[in-house]
Amino acid sequence: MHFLNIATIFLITIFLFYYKLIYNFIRDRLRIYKYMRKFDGPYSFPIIGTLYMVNIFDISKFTTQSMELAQYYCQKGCGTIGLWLGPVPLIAVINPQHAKEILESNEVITKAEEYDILFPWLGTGLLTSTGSKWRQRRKMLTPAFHFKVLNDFLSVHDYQAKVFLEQIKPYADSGKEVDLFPYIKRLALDVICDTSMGVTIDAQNNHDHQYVESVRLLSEYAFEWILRPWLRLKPLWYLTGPGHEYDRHLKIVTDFTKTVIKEKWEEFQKFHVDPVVKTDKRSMAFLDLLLELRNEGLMNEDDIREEVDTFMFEGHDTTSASMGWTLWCLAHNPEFQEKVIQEVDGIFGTSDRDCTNDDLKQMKYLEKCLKESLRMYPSVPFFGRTVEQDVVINGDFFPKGVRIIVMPLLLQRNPLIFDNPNQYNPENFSEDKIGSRHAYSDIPFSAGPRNCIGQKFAMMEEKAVISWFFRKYRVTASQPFGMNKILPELILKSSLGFPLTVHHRTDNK
Ligand code: HEM
Repeated sequence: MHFLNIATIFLITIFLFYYKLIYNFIRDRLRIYKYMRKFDGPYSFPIIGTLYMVNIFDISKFTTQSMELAQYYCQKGCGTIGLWLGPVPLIAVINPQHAKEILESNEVITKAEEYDILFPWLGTGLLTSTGSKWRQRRKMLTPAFHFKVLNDFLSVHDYQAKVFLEQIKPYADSGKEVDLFPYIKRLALDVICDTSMGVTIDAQNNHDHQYVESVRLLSEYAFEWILRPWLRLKPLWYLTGPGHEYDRHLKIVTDFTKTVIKEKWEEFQKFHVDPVVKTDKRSMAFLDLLLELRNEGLMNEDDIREEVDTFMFEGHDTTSASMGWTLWCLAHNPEFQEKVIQEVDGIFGTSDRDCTNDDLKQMKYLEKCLKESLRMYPSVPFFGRTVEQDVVINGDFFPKGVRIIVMPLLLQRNPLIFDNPNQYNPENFSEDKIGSRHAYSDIPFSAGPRNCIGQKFAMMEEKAVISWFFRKYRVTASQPFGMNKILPELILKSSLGFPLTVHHRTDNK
């Protein structure tokens, strides 16, 4: 009895303290609920919403169930699905025209609150910022991806690709199966450090590099936070979730980038002698550009840190997933692999010369293969926006407070657009196929004002690395294609990694 009295007093106190907040929350949810009912979607229960449709404790099952659900609504011809992640209202976009209207809209450029978990890590860098800060940053950073800068990076892609070939040579000699994913990740990390930061960390020869593992875990924990809404309450995040581990790995990652920046800033101050001559920003690598902006008083130390962390993360995790999936798909489709090899031989013959930009342009078939694996396995499986003010897009009314989630993973497997969407077929990217479908049918790099700033960089890196790979090796897989399940964390992962057998090529001597 005594206990009940205390509990009642406690609850009443909480209510009195937070009644305004609770009142506003319920009022806003009821309003959103009214409009959400107009969208197609499964029945939603109070509190749990539509979570009963999926298993949020098993990511693999969650993915299969979400994909089946999406295919069901695609087949019905729906463009969007209204969902409730517990109390969180989501509108999933699954058709190209809706994606186009949303991504091209200048009214919904603010990222969804699901990105909040990234703030301690990426701050409000280019990926997570909004409004005038985002516009200003995008303008300032765009020169770092000018073709003049990208062309200079080709020698780095070449060099790191050759280190990668050396790393996997022992497996090619032994014929043993190896999970190529950690090798590809270290390669991609070395590439982004060398190109954008101008720093060599040699992760490929230093397998215990803690940064790679910590980024992997941060991305995994962040996805857990997104998927399980109760973890958004701090006490539950720390008591029942991976809160402490998240903080520990966050420190490892940010300490690493802080050290890189400090060293480069010291170097910059030592050698930067001519402030009178205006440097051409279109020929500066990323970190050099940031340091120049700091020197001009346009950025401070924290601004640089958040951009460096953003680019280090976006710049290596995305490309490594994409290259891994491409090798996995080609290992299971030897006829497509042979076509890539023929193309590569046609360009390089038996020579070991480095790649040129012209070579990259000639890799048309490889490009189709890369695009097809990004269609089936988009490195960024979903991205979201928050509706900050009521808005009408494509005739649909989106009330303030809902999250719009664009899902390349589901949209790019729409059976009304792609025949056999779950089958790997590079011919989906032949000119006539591309010409015959909506331009937003495949959007792995997003589109519109907030599209991926690193798209060209990524394609250059992937073409250089994969073409080097097939100059020397072939690849086969012993485990069935479908056994490697999709794990849609922040960046799309594979349940098995990429276990492949690498064979020396003997036909190109
Ligand atoms: C296969 C490789 C890649 C894929 C599939 C990819 C995909 C994407 C997607 C879908 C977005 C939009 C995300 C959103 O709206 O939340 C994005 C944004 C971004 N990407 Fe990439 N990306 C790749 C490689 C890269 C690389 C190599 C870099 C840097 C060197 C990079 C840097 C960024 C940045 C900074 C943004 C934020 C842009 C903005 O909001 O203005 N990405 N990327």
